[in-house]
Amino acid sequence: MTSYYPISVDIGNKPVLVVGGGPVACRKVTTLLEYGAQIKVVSPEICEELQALVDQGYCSWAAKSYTIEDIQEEVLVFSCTDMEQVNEQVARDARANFRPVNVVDDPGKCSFFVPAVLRRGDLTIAVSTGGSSPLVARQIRIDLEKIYGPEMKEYLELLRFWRPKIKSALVPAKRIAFWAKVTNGEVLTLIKNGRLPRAKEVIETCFQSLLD
Ligand SMILES: C[C@@]1(CC(=O)O)c2cc3[nH]c(cc4nc(cc5[nH]c(cc(n2)[C@H]1CCC(=O)O)[C@@](C)(CC(=O)O)[C@@H]5CCC(=O)O)C(CC(=O)O)=C4CCC(=O)O)c(CCC(=O)O)c3CC(=O)O
Ligand SMILES: NC(=O)C1=CN([C@@H]2O[C@H](COP(=O)(O)OP(=O)(O)OC[C@H]3O[C@@H](n4cnc5c(N)ncnc54)[C@H](O)[C@@H]3O)[C@@H](O)[C@H]2O)C=CC1
Repeated sequence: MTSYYPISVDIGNKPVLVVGGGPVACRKVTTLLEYGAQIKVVSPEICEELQALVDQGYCSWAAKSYTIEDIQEEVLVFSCTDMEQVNEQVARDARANFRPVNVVDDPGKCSFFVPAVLRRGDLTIAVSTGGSSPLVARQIRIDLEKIYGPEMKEYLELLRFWRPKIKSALVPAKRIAFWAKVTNGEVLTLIKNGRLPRAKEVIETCFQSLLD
């Protein structure tokens, strides 16, 4: 069994091809749009939700059956049709063109999978079962949503703000002490309870106590 290497890829303003226009294609397109991809959908017909995205100019649509010429400079290719032969053809063409390809009806034909994703500001948690059970990936994502709530966004924004400051103001041993203190749960709990100003105070006090 192949194991897949997880990475985070920048697809902002990059061309992505989606073959097929049903609900599954639409789910992939919706996620891809969140990351700023330039999407071309190729499909004789598309569902209402995708039509709305096309009408609003979020992606383009070529109303035709897939042919090899549809693969141009795309950084990712998704084959989302209900036709096994078409999906197989897209997979073969994409691989021949060295394009990473995702085939929705057959994990064995994918060179990459789409994980179930939880985002909280700068935090991204991606869950993959390597094709064994997308439903379990989804359930784990839902479980994680309960553990990592919206407070993670403000929490990470705060830590991001302090990072360069700590790097330049404290020696390594004190940096470790600083990060241990501000990530020990107290600051996060304060933010969770709507007490952001107090959380900021705790961090400031910790910083002051470590200055020479
Ligand atoms: C291999 C993979 C390829 C790929 O698409 O990348 C793939 C393949 C297949 N999915 C199928 C079915 C379903 N997929 C979902 C949902 C998701 N599927 C996603 C990913 C992946 N699906 C990749 C593996 C990821 C991994 O294993 O970790 C998620 C995580 C991401 C996303 O698509 O955005 C998203 C959840 C997002 C979220 O909620 O967070 C649901 C549930 C639902 O729709 O509610 C069902 C119905 C229930 C069921 O059947 O389990 C079928 C059978 C089709 C049939 O029987 O006709 C195949 C084909 C096969 O397995 O043969
Ligand atoms: N990977 C995943 O997450 C999941 C995958 N699936 C699989 O995904 C497949 C697609 O699911 P749905 O979107 O519900 O199917 P659907 O039947 O609603 O849509 C299929 C789309 O493919 C298009 N199409 C057909 N022939 C084409 C061609 N030659 N060129 C370009 N486009 C073509 C159709 O016009 C239609 O828009 C299903 O067959 C199922 O096996 C189902 C659920 C989840």
